[in-house]
Amino acid sequence: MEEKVDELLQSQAHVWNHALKFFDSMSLRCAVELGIPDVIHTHAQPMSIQPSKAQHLGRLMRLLVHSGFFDANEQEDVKYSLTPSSRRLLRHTHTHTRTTFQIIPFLFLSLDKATIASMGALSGWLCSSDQDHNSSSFEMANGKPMWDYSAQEPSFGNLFHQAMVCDSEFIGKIVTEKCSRVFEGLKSLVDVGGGTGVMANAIAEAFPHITCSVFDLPQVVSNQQPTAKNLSFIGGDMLESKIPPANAVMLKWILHNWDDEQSIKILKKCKDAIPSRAEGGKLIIIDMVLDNEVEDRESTETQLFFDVLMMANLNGKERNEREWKNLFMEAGFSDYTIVSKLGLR
Ligand SMILES: C[S@@+](CC[C@H](N)C(=O)[O-])C[C@H]1O[C@@H](n2cnc3c(N)ncnc32)[C@H](O)[C@@H]1O
Ligand SMILES: C/C=C/c1ccc(O)c(OC)c1
Repeated sequence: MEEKVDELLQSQAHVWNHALKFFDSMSLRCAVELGIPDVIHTHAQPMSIQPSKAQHLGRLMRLLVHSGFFDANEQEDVKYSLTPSSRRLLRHTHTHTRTTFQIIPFLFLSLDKATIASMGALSGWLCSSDQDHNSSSFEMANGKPMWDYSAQEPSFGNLFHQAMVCDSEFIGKIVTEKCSRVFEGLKSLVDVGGGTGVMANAIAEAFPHITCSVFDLPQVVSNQQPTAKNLSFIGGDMLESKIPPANAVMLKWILHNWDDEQSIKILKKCKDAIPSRAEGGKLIIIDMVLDNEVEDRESTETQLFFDVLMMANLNGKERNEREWKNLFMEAGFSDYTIVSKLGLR
């Protein structure tokens, strides 16, 4: 009986923890909305918090200190300091010494009402009978597929593209500095689903002899201006149009948006765009590999969060090595190499 009670209390606490887990997310969003990381960084006054409510801020901070976003120095005059995680949540991204790559748009995108509604509709979507592989929980909740919603609702669309821009600024720097061998011998590269072109621009600037192009939906690329002379934009649909030929195709954060059938279709089109391997053809994919060299519990959990996010928003998925290999073989590729240099991807 004693043991049983302990177990019941433990499971109650576990359910409570998960019932309230989104308070972790929402309190972080609240702190960033208030600009608290900037206030701590610049020692400025917090903006327009009602004096009568200032006392409550300490409680929000206590939770965020517990989650590792701030350090509390009880003895000192300056009570809080930033941690590496909250340094990524500063609105102005240049510190004195180096650029801090921002993650604020991803935080706001993940907690946007459309994303929350999409997750809220998941059980209904799973029980709904339609067989269309383009349907998603996101569409059920928000009335249109995510790409249309992104094009038509600027509040969501801007966050989406900003989130991708921030990530590509960061990953672009790592890839061009630490993975430069990948680009050896290439004369041209097309970044399929390359969005606003930040990744392609990083490659174009680091390797001026590579002619780079960005291939994305017409509504995404139509008002983009090339930022380097070896960079251009091409509008099209990666499932319908021919992908422009190049020595190499890049797919960064693309295939996790699509189910297996559509991913194979995209991969076949990419294969048609590049020469054979003997002639220097190459497909470069930046995405997660589940169960691959992930050491800690939090990283595994993060990958699983992404998987469910992709399921809800796009009917996409994160894949383990076996599932990736299956896609490659189905699309007619004969070999692949996995390089783990980008954290969870
Ligand atoms: C998750 S974002 C990744 C953007 C970029 N590769 C990056 O990592 O920053 C996916 C991109 O695919 C584009 N996309 C979606 N459907 C597409 C289609 N049918 N044809 C071409 N691009 C598409 C979107 O506009 C978006 O820019
Ligand atoms: C709410 C977030 C949506 C989202 C959609 C497509 C992606 O590829 C993605 O990558 C991180 C995030």
